[in-house]
Amino acid sequence: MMVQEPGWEFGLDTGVSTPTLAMSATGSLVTTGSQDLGFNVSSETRCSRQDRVPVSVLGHWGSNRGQRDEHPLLALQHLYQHHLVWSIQGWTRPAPLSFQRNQQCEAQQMRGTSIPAAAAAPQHDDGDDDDAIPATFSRDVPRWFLCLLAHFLSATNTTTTTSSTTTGTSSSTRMDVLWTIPPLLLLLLWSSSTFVFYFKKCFYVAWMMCLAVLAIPLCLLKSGGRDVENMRVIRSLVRHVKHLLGLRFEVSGWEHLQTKGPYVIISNHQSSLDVLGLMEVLPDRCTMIAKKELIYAGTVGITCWLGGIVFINRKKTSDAKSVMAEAAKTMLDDQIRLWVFPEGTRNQRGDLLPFKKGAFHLAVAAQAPIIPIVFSSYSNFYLRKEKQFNSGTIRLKILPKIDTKGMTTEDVASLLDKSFNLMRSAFLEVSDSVPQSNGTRCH
Ligand SMILES: CCCCCCCCCCCCCC(=O)SCCNC(=O)CCNC(=O)[C@H](O)C(C)(C)COP(=O)(O)OP(=O)(O)OC[C@H]1O[C@@H](n2cnc3c(N)ncnc32)[C@H](O)[C@@H]1OP(=O)(O)O
Ligand SMILES: CCCCCCCC/C=C\CCCCCCCC(=O)OC[C@@H](O)COP(=O)(O)O
Repeated sequence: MMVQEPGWEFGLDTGVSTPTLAMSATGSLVTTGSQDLGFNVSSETRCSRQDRVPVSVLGHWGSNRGQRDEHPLLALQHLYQHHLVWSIQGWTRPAPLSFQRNQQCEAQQMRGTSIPAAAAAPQHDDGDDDDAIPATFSRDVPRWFLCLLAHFLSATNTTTTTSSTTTGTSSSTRMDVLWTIPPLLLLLLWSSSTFVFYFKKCFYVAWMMCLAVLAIPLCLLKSGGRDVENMRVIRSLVRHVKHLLGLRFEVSGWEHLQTKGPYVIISNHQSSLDVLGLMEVLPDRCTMIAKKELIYAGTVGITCWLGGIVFINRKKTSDAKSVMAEAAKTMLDDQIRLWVFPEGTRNQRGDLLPFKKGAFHLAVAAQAPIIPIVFSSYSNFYLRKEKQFNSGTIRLKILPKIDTKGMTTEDVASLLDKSFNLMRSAFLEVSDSVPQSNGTRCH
């Protein structure tokens, strides 16, 4: 058999121990494959051996239907959809699935010739063909998953075949592609940590936006407008999100939040995921200081406004100072607590950034205590550069309050230093002891 185009190859090591089954599988694939789908399938010579040899179904996705650049996963899906369902049931052990680019074929193509399929056979699991596998794909896909995928695709194939008799081939092709999305999504989620990273991040933002859509009318019903009491609504809406992202919180020092009256909470700020930890421990009548840009974050921005969040312009110190002076007054008048991120920006460099002074001026102006809360490092489950977002545990340590009674602006610098030192050592301590990621595959 001749391979007509270079491209991606896929090899399925079925591990079938009966050569008869293997040969008939191959025969059926060759016939139907060549006719319907424009890929060529051949068996390796090895499959004629008797004893539990890998039966390789070597598909080559050609350009017969102009799909030369199609991703191998799509080619694989077609292979399953039309031919491989029954033979998967003959598998006797988990089937390693490997993709590789056929460089030999490509070279031949450059010279304008085609080459025999035997020459295009994948090198079977020699253990060192990592370069050939797309970086984001795991090497092994378990049998149960492939079976599920195959059954799903065979079912959708029936559906689309029926629909094509009434609506024509183009809509059936469209349906084919549509039905391909869910299993491909599952396969990518299962096999690619980079995909999981982006998927979880997008899901987080999208989900929060949706929750905010729900929060807006609920807040309006509860308080009729902007009110710190709306934070109760927001808190209860956001609490479950950690489960969806595979995160756990371990909180210590609850007793320190039992302080009566207004206080200022300060905490380190690693990512927008901090909102989840914040909502985990948020006391009643507590809202936050946030950058003013957040108000433009669509439904989330509106929800923040309704929750009484105080927006500051970080680029204009004088503006920020007067807003915070006003906030100190409101804290006392309305018995409100304020949560400030004294680093002033997100930071995931494994240590705390030097603190800004606003939170300490605020506490001194209101003569309210400061309660530091430390989030353990996210680096055991969330790595922005490496595109890793696994499941994991976050420790939240609530530290004893720091009194500010009798302090003046003169004391701000020492108050800042004291708070920073306490929080830094707590951060290093909780980050050290935090359990490692719950595993790269537990998404
Ligand atoms: C369902 C939907 C759910 C939605 C969930 C919503 C959850 C949302 C969660 C949202 C989370 C959002 C999270 C976020 O958005 S985090 C980003 C926004 N937050 C912050 O930036 C807070 C921390 N920053 C500060 O506190 C800064 O100090 C500010 C911004 C105020 C000034 O910045 P600057 O860069 O200028 O810093 P500086 O500290 O060097 O100060 C300079 C000078 O000013 C003096 N000074 C400072 N402050 C005061 C004051 N108050 N009274 C009197 N004086 C004051 C100070 O002594 C110094 O003078 P000197 O001493 O050198 O002479
Ligand atoms: C019109 C659509 C606009 C879409 C914008 C998407 C907004 C994000 C939506 C949902 C995310 C969940 C809640 C987010 C609240 C987190 C706020 C946050 O973490 O802001 C970063 C700020 O602390 C520091 O900012 P920088 O690190 O200085 O930068």
